[in-house]
Amino acid sequence: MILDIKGVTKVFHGKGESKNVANDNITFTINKGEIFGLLGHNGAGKTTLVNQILGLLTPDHGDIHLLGKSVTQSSAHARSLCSIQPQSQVSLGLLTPKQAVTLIGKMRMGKKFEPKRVEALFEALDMGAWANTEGEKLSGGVRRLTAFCMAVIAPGELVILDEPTNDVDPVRRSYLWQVIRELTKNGSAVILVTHNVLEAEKAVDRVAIMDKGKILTQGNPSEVKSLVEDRMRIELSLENEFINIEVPDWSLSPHQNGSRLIFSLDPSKVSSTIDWAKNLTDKGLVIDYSLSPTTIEDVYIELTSKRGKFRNEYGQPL
Ligand SMILES: Nc1ncnc2c1ncn2[C@@H]1O[C@H](COP(=O)(O)OP(=O)(O)OP(=O)(O)O)[C@@H](O)[C@H]1O
Repeated sequence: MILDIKGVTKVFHGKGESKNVANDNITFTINKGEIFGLLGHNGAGKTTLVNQILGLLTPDHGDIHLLGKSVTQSSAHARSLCSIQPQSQVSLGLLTPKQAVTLIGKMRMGKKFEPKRVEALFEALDMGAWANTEGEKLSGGVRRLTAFCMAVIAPGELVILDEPTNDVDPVRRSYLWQVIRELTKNGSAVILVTHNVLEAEKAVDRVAIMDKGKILTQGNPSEVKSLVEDRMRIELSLENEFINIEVPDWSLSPHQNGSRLIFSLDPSKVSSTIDWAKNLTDKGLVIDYSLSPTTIEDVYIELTSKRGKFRNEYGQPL
């Protein structure tokens, strides 16, 4: 086991009596070679937890062990074992991607650092064309890829990636996932912090869904999806995002994200739902639609919007 988090609680105190429980009794472990997804809305408490793993914040209760040693007792130990790609864009100034990544590689590995690793990484991500471009002239996506390379050029035992694919084009996203999988084959564990549940579902070995400081559920993708195992989902692409469609009364947890309208349904309602969607398509309000088994995104939305309908792995209501 690389990371062991037990009962971690972190409270921020505001003015007077006000307080904000950013992490509430968080417990989970991460093993060597695992990709662990930490999913949650804005303000769920993900960054607070990451900062405690890195020893930048101290838990009020509980403890975090990295390779058996307490982070609260030695934050230097934590920083030597972890590499991180922060959520915010790194400021490269006049440094080129090649210079920035080489610098980090030398800082972490000293004389053992092989410059060929930078070339190989840039090739794997198809970003060689920008290797020698000054940081200020790079697009947001290439800057994000550079920050990713800085995190993985000399990976720690635990690599923490906070929204690594933001601003990155779909082709390079897929290259990036391949590089992440390679890291785990070489023994590192990865924490992927993200709001992008659909993307995470394809990449992670295990996942935890956080909301308001608590972990609502955790497990491998099929365990998490089994919370809604007898459901289907429909996703419709609306003609534009301003169309307001009345969903059928059998729809469960309907939600619209731009021009995507999604809801879950009982399998007995599949044929009525297809008729309903076809009618909207004939009217030109819907461009296309697809029916599929539920995804982690559905579980995430239902857990974080309406509690009480789901049961945990022990059959208890959440
Ligand atoms: N230094 C701080 N002082 C006071 N409150 C804080 C501090 N840092 C975070 N918080 C609060 O703690 C809660 C959790 O914040 P956190 O940044 O951990 O969430 P998050 O899940 O990382 O969000 P996002 O996805 O937007 O980055 C929020 O309510 C936030 O306002």
